[in-house]
Formats: sequence, C-alpha cells, structure tokens
Amino acid sequence: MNRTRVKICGLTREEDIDVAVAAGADALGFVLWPGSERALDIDRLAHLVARVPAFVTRVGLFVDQDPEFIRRCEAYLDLIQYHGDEVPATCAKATRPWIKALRMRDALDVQAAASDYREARALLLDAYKPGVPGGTGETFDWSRIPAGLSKPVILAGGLASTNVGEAIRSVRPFAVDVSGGVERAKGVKDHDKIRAFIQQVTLAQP
Ligand SMILES: O=C(O)c1ccccc1NCC(=O)[C@H](O)[C@H](O)COP(=O)(O)O
Repeated sequence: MNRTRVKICGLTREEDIDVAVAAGADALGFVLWPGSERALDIDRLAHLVARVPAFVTRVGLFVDQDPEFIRRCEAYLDLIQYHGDEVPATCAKATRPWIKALRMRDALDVQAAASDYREARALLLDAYKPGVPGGTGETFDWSRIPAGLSKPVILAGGLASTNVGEAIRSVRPFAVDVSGGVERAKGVKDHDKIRAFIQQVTLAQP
C-alpha cells in the first residue's frame, strides 16, 4: 500500500508554504480563480512558487477560466486542478498534467466521470454546496465513492486533523486535500494545524 499523499491548498503566504513543506506536504495548491478569498494574481503566484523546493508539486486551481490565462500561469505550475464545470476537451487544452475536481452532488456518476475524464491524472472528490465551487469546509458521504475507480482519488472537503485519519481508513485515497481545516482565516494557514494534519495522515498509514 502506498503512502497517502498530502496536498495543502489555498496558500497565499510565504511562511505557510515553508511550514507545509517542512511538515512533509507533497503538493501545494494555489487558487488562481479571482472569485476566491484565497486568490492570487499571476505575479504573486510567480513570487510564491519560487520558494517551493524540487519534488514538491505546485498545483494551480482554476474555475471555468480562460485557457489563455491558464496557459500563462502554467510556467509556474506542475499540475492544473480544474475545479469548475470544465468538460474533458477544455481540460485537455492544458500543457501540464491535470486533475479534475468533482463536486459530489447526488446525481453525479463518479464511475462515468472517471471514464469521461480519461486523461485526468486523478479525480479530486469534494463536497457539493450549491453556488460554491469549492473550498467549502464541508464533508460529504464518503461511502458514495465507488470501489475500484479507474483513477486515483484525492479526497477533499471538510478534512482536518480530527477526521483525516478516519477518512484515510475508510476511503484509502491516493491523497488527501485540505484548505479550511488548516486555517485560522481564509488564506491564512495555522501552522500547528498543518503539522497536526500531516501527523494524523502519517499515523493513519497501514
Ligand atoms: O479555496 C477556494 O476558495 C476555492 C474556490 C473555488 C474552488 C475551489 C476552492 N478551493 C478548493 C480547495 O481548497 C480544495 O481543493 C478543497 O475544496 C478542499 O477545501 P476544504 O473543504 O476547505 O478543505
């Protein structure tokens, strides 16, 4: 069984990046969608990613945005996270590897989505809240995740140090993704919460 990877999302500050890296984060998420309170512009993205060491994945998060803008951001990113209603053909415009976030609304057929988004490197499964594309801080019913999906699962939505161990034991995801659960305010990470979260992931390994 592989170690569960950890992505810390919604980073906006240098010191939070340093703590996440030192604590063992595998991937760091940067929100490039201007509707978010955690949003960065491209200059700030360039500045922040300059301190990310080799072998830590720089992930850019977009919500139904102009492919040209995404293209310009790609210079600073290793992986694209599509977090809106992008169809597979739109996702395929990226020149970087990409993942697709799926919000777990009742009607969603996860198996069908896994085959539709066949070029995705993973599916990020997140809570569904009408009118909010992501970063809701809410969990969803993990039992809705089908076994044997053809894509690696990145589990997101309302995770924190208090529930991530249970989440890993019940879902066995490829990775877990957290934003609000390691914050003290939107875009301002709590360093103790980051360390506690990654410690609980480590403790949950079989
Ligand atoms: O963080 C945002 O503001 C955001 C805005 C629009 C789409 C997605 C957004 N964030 C996604 C994430 O931070 C995570 O991938 C995931 O949704 C987990 O968030 P949380 O429930 O806060 O841990």
